[in-house]
Amino acid sequence: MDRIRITGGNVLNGTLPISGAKNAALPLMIASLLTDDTLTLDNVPHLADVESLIRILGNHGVDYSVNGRRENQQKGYSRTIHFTARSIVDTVAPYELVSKMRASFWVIGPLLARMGEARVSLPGGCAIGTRPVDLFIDGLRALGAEIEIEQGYVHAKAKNGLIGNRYVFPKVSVGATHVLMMAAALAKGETVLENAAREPEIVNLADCLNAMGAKISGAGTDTIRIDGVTSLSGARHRVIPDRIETGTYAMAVAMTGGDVMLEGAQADLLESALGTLEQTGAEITRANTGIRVRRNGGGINPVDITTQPFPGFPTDLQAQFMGLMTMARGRSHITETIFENRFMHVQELARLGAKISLSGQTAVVDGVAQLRGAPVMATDLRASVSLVIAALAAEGQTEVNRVYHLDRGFERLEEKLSACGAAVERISS
Ligand SMILES: CC(=O)N[C@H]1[C@@H](OP(=O)(O)OP(=O)(O)OC[C@H]2O[C@@H](n3ccc(=O)[nH]c3=O)[C@H](O)[C@@H]2O)O[C@H](CO)[C@@H](O)[C@@H]1O
Ligand SMILES: C=C(OP(=O)(O)O)C(=O)O
Repeated sequence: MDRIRITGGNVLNGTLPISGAKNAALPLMIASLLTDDTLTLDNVPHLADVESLIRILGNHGVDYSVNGRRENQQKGYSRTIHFTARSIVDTVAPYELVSKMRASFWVIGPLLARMGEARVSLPGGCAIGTRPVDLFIDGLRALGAEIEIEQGYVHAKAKNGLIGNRYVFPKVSVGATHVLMMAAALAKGETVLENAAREPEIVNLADCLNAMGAKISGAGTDTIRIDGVTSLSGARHRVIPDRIETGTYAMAVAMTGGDVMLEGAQADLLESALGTLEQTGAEITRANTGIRVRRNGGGINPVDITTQPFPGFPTDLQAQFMGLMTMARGRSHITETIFENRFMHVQELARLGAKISLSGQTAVVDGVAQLRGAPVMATDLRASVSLVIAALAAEGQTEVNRVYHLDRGFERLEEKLSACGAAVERISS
């Protein structure tokens, strides 16, 4: 199992390219199931989750090629991938494949809409809470699907097709909004989704579906209207830059000090996090080509945050922000409202000398003057990178174990950080 070894203390300087967003690429890839034509996606990040989804889609009959060729080039870099689901050969998504990744459950929407049936294993993903699928089931039922759960599988049927309807989400869900938008795109008549997720990844998917011939308006607001069409065509579409990767490296620079241009980053995708970083004392410059982050001297101010759906502070940056706060000049409060068990990084950060106590859904962080390197364990994707941020500023050496979590969502992390002056290496074993 690979490990990442970091020797802390170096400031970060230079240019760091931001990859395509994992959480945008995955639903876009799944949208390829909606058409027998080719969907070409540009800027697809080279990540373990993308590779897993390629295998899952292949099981349903989706053929793919990378830059017109089978994949064997430019390992580790964002790519253009062509996906073609000429015919769906299997409407079952098995446990062995779906249990690894939450987003793979989302194939249920397109399979049901196109084939009138889907049998999809209950999903896996980061162990950050119970993560039920009740909203998907209620929403698809509202579109006329018959759904049963048997032996760990959700079995959905709509033999005569889905029918548009109004559905009000009782709680904001990114995944359920993606799925209902895809399903409703091929339903008969109009669907109105209220209290829908407003995340940029929803807008990216809606734009792609519209390029494929769907009639969707309102994505990015809490009310999305979808006029169903009988079929969708192929299209070419670009994955947006990864706002979580952007925020992560911005926090790394705020932690170590230095001056880094996050090339290709888009500020409007993470204004809430950037505003918070400015309050900590980091200087943020929004440019057309990216975001410049600087902290030259001066300590880190403690800032309280509460995670919220977009446009609020993202839960996917909570762990990284906690990493930064471990060395703030005072006390901060970090409240997690999206997932009930997303504090697994607390005990690992403590190994580096962080002082954090938990009170319900709030972590109270008392900044320390210096962290010290230690062996730590990655527990989930974002938790693992919070350890990297802390280790970059810790005195001495830190080894982060179980980096397969990191590889799910961060493209060439050690290469990108090393190019900016960090002492980071991967130890393969
Ligand atoms: C692949 C991907 O894009 N993952 C992101 C997506 O996850 P994901 O789409 O799984 O997250 P959701 O927005 O659905 O979850 C939000 C909350 O709703 C709950 N819920 C969700 C569905 C449901 O049927 N019932 C229910 O109760 C969840 O348990 C959670 O408490 O959005 C999360 C919230 O921004 C991010 O942290 C994840 O990185
Ligand atoms: C929680 C995440 O991923 P997933 O939803 O796939 O578990 C994430 O991207 O931070």
